[in-house]
Amino acid sequence: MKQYLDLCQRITNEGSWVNNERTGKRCLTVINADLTYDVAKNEFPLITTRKSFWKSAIAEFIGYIRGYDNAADFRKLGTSTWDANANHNTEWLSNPHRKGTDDCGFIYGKVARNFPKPDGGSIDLLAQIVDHLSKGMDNRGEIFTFYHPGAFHMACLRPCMYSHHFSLLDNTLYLNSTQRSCDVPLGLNFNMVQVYFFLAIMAQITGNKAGQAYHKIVNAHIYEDQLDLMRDVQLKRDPFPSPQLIINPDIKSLKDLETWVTLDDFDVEGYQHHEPIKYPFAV
Ligand SMILES: Nc1nc(=O)c2c([nH]1)NC[C@@H]1CN(c3ccc(C(=O)N[C@@H](CCC(=O)O)C(=O)O)cc3)CN21
Ligand SMILES: O=c1ccn([C@H]2C[C@H](O)[C@@H](COP(=O)(O)O)O2)c(=O)[nH]1
Repeated sequence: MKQYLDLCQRITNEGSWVNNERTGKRCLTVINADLTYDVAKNEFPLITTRKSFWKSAIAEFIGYIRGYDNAADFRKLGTSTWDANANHNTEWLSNPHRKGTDDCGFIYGKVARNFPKPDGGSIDLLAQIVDHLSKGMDNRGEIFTFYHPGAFHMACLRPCMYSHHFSLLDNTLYLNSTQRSCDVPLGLNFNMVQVYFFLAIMAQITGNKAGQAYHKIVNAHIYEDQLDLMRDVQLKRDPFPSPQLIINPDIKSLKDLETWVTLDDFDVEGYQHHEPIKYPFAV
């Protein structure tokens, strides 16, 4: 939590203003931030200086694991985070690749679970990584990537947190996640939960101990219409201790995640937080 608040403070103190053409808003921006989450100690990096809707973040990530490309499927799982990008972005609405209401196009897991091969066919990157890690193997390239520049024109948004690289060392599983662009008030609240969750659940389904997750952010920004709430409200509050994430131990395989898992399989213990803050969302 302290590392999150330090980043927010750094942006408000030292950030530079950048015009963002896609959203038509200015962003206060810094380049490079490195966050670490201790999954071994179960220090769940949940924001405490406002109420976090952490289940929505886990639902979004399970949607990526399942290869979802439709906002309605995300909603059924328990999150409406893709509604705006699928249905309220004028450029995407007139894109000939859009298949109708709620279609997000070739995004995130839809790409990574069907990664196109130049010589035809596709690869399921996640199935491959789960198979290797379950056998205690790390080929130094266990990378789950959503990044396919050749497919950007077929998606409502490019992936932000785009790469998750797993490593096994001394029977302990580590994760290095990379994010190219980060909406610190809204997106990061979710992305921290997702990086932590991804290492915890992958350790559980591959039978390894979880170690640390390292989260690299390149462009970290606060939108101009979010700044007052961050500086004058959220940053004035004192954080509480980290809660713990509880995951149903019956989740034992990728198939379990793909089929029966719901948000009821997750809980937090000891979550003390301040009042919610409603930040504006830039489409
Ligand atoms: N501008 C922008 N920021 C983002 O963080 C973002 C995008 N766009 N587009 C794609 C996804 C969608 N994400 C989102 C979308 C909405 C919320 C949001 O509204 N969060 C609220 C409450 C959510 C709830 O009740 O479930 C929050 O207070 O955190 C968060 C992340 C993250 N990503
Ligand atoms: O997981 C996510 C997804 C998106 N974001 C934010 C980062 C940016 O503010 C926008 C995406 O805009 P681009 O113009 O494509 O960079 O969404 C996030 O923080 N986390």
